[in-house]
Amino acid sequence: MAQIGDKPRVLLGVNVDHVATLRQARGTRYPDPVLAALLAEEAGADGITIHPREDRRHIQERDVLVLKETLNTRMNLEMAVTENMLQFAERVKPEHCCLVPEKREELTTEGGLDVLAQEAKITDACSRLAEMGSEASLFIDADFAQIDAAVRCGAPAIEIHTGHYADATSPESVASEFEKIKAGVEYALSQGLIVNAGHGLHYHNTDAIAAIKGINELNIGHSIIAHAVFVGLKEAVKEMKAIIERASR
Ligand SMILES: CC(=O)[C@@H](O)[C@H](O)COP(=O)(O)O
Ligand SMILES: NCC(=O)COP(=O)(O)O
Repeated sequence: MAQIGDKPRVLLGVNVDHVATLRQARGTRYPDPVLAALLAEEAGADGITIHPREDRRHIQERDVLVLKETLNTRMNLEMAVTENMLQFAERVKPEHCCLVPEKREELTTEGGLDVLAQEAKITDACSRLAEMGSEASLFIDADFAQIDAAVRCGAPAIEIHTGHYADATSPESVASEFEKIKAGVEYALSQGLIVNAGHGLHYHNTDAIAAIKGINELNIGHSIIAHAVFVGLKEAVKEMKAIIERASR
């Protein structure tokens, strides 16, 4: 968390996966997620998130390697907990690695990692990431048992999956998903974790999440890239930053 005077500021990590989605749709060289990342940084992004999925539907290895050489901020590499991805991370040594669940057939990440069900494997992954100097984060639902498991695995950070909150349609379900996230953030902070959040956040639902005390960083991609089609990427990033700054003041 950065400071404004003595106030913590919620950071914005911009996910550029969906610039690559557009490129892969035609197999062209453009639009380049590397250029997107640099423009996002110029507009104030505090970090860049990328998720080289196992099926390589958007981000490619080349994108990660070039970004490692060109980013001015920090790379948050989202990855499945597989031997291949761990070896790739060991080669790249990103500042942050966020372990996420992956299903080939899913349209997008559907929920958090089941840490409880694979503690030994995730503990081993966290210690390999710590050894190479990368901060490990676990992408989990706001569930106390999963948070406890993240602590046992030795993860210094978690990212709370906000997808169910973003998908909720009735005011009651939005409020109930929001309360779960808020309670999860408070509990994880009390357990000494760094707490990030993200997935499905957009220009109309981010302010409430950014206002939760103690959140370190929000990772936001799809909505920013979508808005950039109309207003340009720098403006889209600036508008999202303004929302976060206003809400977390
Ligand atoms: C884990 C996560 O929330 C992001 O990486 C997101 O999944 C990116 O978009 P896709 O799910 O569409 O790949
Ligand atoms: N981890 C969440 C992320 O990086 C961005 O998710 P989205 O905003 O593209 O849904």
